[in-house]
Amino acid sequence: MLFLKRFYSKTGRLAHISKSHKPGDSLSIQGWIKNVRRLKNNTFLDVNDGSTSSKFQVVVPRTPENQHLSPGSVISAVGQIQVAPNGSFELHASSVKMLAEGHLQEGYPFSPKQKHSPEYVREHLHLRSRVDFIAAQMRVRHKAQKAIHDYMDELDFVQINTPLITTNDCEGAGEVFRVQPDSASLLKQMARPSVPEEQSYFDGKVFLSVSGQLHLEAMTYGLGNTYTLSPAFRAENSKSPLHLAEFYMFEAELAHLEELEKLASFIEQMLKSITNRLLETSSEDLHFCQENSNSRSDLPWLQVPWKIMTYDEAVQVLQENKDSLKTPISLNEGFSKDQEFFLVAHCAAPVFVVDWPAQQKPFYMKVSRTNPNRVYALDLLMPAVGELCGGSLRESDPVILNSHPQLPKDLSWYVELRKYGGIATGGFGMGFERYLQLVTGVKNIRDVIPFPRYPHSCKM
Ligand SMILES: NC(=O)C[C@H](N)C(=O)O
Repeated sequence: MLFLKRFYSKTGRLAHISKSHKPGDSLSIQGWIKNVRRLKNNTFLDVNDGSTSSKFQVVVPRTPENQHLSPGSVISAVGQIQVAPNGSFELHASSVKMLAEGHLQEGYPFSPKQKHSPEYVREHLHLRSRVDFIAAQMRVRHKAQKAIHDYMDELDFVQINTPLITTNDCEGAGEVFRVQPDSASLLKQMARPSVPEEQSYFDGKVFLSVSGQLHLEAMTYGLGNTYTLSPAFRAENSKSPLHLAEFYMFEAELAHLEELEKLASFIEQMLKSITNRLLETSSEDLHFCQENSNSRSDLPWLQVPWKIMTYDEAVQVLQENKDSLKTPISLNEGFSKDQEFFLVAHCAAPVFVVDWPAQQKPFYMKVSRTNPNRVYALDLLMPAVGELCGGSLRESDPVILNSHPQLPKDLSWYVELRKYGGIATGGFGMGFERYLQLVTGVKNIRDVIPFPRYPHSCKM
């Protein structure tokens, strides 16, 4: 075991060489050749192994055996680290082995030196990890997940793997995908007289989860604070650059939470903290993504206190400025994107809109005891993406919950949670890809998830 570890660590990942090595060290690396320059005595290779957005230079003697090294090929190289004239480390290779040919002339869609549009790159999903900005995005995505898990762990939240197959439509918006076996013979074999045949696997209709919230609540009633970072699915016919049919949602449920302001403050601190962690671990990749999407890199919302305004105040601001808005204000549904952006610009900071009309929000939200037309709900509006988080205090009174006209019939278990040692809880959900768009400046949500699913497209 020890021997294996030492052997493995001999091949360095390019991202760590400058931190873990010094000039004169011998080193073995592996990677894809991104560019080749042949000078009189030496050939200079730009090599990348997927661990960083910078290229690493490998210098090899210009010999007939090295003549076949070309962009796209995979090599392993062994040699000594030296300092290049520009001050960065480079590898002077004593031996270079070709591990695989690139075959770039035979239909490879990307040219190593050209910058391709995200739309074009997206047409070749299976190959796009070789494109620098996608690789950078994926590393940021990984580090952002780690930052969330570390942060929540430090605060003693318990991570719950909420189910992806469920009987409930938490949001009650009818945006669920149905799940059933594809095999007709299996359905027939499992059929029962009282159950429609297509439902015979689970003895009822089941869906892909739109939110893990209700399951988190069930766990919070025994464990205290919980969270999940899980896939969620929405069957919406939206082509917008901010929507996906399959996305990841970071959801937390806080025990003994009585005030909406405390939830807003939790979200603000959490977002600032995980973003600062990300700036520490991934600044090179973040800047690479921001530059690639022509976005600003200073994230000014990290430095300012965020605002809170009530729904009524927000509507008033919009009404006073209706001539500057692209869409009319509707009191029956939430704000449009341009209205959300207007409110953020008006506040010159991210803003929590709180105290929403009950009829616009789902059954589980706590009704105001002074105004039954309002619920203790919040939407967090951010620059560039608009709504990033939605959350609420949960209705903890079983009598009020039971009398809600939209309470789904099969949620008696949810009401029962309140009966046996019920507590006050509240929580939120954050679209994880929208968060990535916010910090990297990437315009289309399809480019911050490895394999995007959206209307008319489920490739691979
Ligand atoms: N956990 C949450 O509060 C998120 C909420 N259920 C939503 O999907 O918006």
